[in-house]
Amino acid sequence: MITVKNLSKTYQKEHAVENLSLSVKKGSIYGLLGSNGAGKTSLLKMIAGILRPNSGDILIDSAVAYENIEVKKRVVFIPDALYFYPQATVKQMAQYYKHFYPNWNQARFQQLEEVFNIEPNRKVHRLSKGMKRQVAFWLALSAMPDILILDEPIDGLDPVMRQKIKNLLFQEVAERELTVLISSHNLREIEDLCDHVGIMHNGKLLIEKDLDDLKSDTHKVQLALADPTHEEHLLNKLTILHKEKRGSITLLIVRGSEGEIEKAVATTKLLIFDLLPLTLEEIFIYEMGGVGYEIENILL
Ligand SMILES: Nc1ncnc2c1ncn2[C@@H]1O[C@H](COP(=O)(O)OP(=O)(O)OP(=O)(O)O)[C@@H](O)[C@H]1O
Repeated sequence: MITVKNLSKTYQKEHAVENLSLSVKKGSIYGLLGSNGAGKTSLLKMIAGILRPNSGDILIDSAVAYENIEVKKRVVFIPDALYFYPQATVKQMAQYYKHFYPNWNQARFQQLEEVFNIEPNRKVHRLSKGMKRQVAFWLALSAMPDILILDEPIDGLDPVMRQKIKNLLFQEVAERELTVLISSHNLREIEDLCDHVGIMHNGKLLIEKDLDDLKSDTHKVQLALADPTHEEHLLNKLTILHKEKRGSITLLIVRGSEGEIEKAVATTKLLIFDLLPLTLEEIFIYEMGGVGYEIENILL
């Protein structure tokens, strides 16, 4: 479990992270979204224990993260700019990992060679960008961490490899309750991977949601009333995030379960009534629109 409380980080005078709190439950996959410069990397580096916060607390289970070697042995961080020892082969990198991570699983490393299909005697610096990222995952998964922190993990991976890595992550989460924290500026990229999503903007966490709750709690409604003078009365019974008029049809984005919405409209005579599914992207646009933020940059 990762617990972040009132965390702040300032570089010179710039607030990269400001009074941010969040928690990631054991065995869950948390997607941290945000536009460029939102503060994601700073937050991940602090959680990984390699960047010192100005104030606030980060606990991995109940241990403080910063420069705590016992915590670092259980946490693997794959940064956006990967680092490997100069001239090291994949096999040599595996040796370094084996010495540092007590749960290193050599059989797993050998088994994953089939998935990544990279010759272990190759020097890492001679591999392509995407292959280097594959090596980073190969090493990370063989280290058997309790917590995996991924900064823009999918960059440079082809679609087949993305799917393979997603499947490996799902498997680790299901089989041994691996906890995963992923940053991205692209909602679609992580939509099918995460069970929780938080959106950062200007160093703050604007919104944090359980994806299943989110999908069952926001709906698109199209309706036309037999008597339009009753519309205002009807709309007052709903929690409306967005409203549009298309001729005689009113299009609404409404918060509430299907049952709650159907109950609210049941006593009004309607000529048209449709409850339509909403994509996650639409949900965020309407939710964030409600608090006045532009989030196009993270919905690429
Ligand atoms: N080493 C540093 N020195 C000074 N300012 C920094 C440093 N690292 C980050 N910042 C600033 O902190 C803010 C947050 O940066 P950060 O890298 O955490 O954002 P991000 O959400 O990861 O962005 P991106 O999606 O572009 O990678 C930015 O305004 C950035 O300019």
